[in-house]
Amino acid sequence: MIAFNQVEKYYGDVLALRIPRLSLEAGIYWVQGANGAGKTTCLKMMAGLLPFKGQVLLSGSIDSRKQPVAYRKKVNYAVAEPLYPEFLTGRELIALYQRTKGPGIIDAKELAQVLHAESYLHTPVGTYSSGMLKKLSLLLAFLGNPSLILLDEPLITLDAATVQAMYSLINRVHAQGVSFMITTHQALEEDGVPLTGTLQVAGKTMVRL
Ligand SMILES: Nc1ncnc2c1ncn2[C@@H]1O[C@H](COP(=O)(O)OP(=O)(O)OP(=O)(O)O)[C@@H](O)[C@H]1O
Repeated sequence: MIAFNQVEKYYGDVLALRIPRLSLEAGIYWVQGANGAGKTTCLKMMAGLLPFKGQVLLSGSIDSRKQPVAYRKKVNYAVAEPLYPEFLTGRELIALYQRTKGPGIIDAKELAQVLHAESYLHTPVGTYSSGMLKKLSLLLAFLGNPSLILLDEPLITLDAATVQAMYSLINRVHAQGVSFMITTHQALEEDGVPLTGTLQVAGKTMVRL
């Protein structure tokens, strides 16, 4: 599904993360690591949002640096703490993402229903609570036809019912062939998310456990 080859991320002169050589088959991966270990750095690199040295290859042929548009169409990303222009409504953001990502595996209206977000998407983002904002960011991460969805702390600020809805959604989309990399402090497997593997970020290096 995704392969890393001699990946290194520096902030200035300081090495933040190294992934020497790692090849992951399709599945659901839990990315673990202490605060400041490099989990967000890893997801941002994989989302094509940070420059780095080395190679990230999706589906054996799509190089994140050489084919950035094709790559970003197939990799979706939900940040830990979403921020959007306050004057835009949720619906406007959904329309924008739909235009860039193309036809979806799940309809946006259904996603809004599943994530209990439909009642407020017509209002500007600036009026949302942190949980409402989080639900919108997760909805956006499921739009289009991705091969891989990166979720950075997807469960923070969600109410209990929406956490269960997220678990169901992950399972449902995974059954359609989509892979996930998820950072969270929840025990995913105990909560019904079948893990393919665990990735550990420690000592500025990411390895598969
Ligand atoms: N823009 C930046 N400039 C310089 N250093 C940065 C920058 N962003 C992150 N870092 C550093 O890179 C390291 C990894 O940070 P990162 O945010 O990836 O950690 P994390 O594992 O996601 O942490 P947390 O669990 O606290 O969210 C930290 O030492 C951090 O200080």
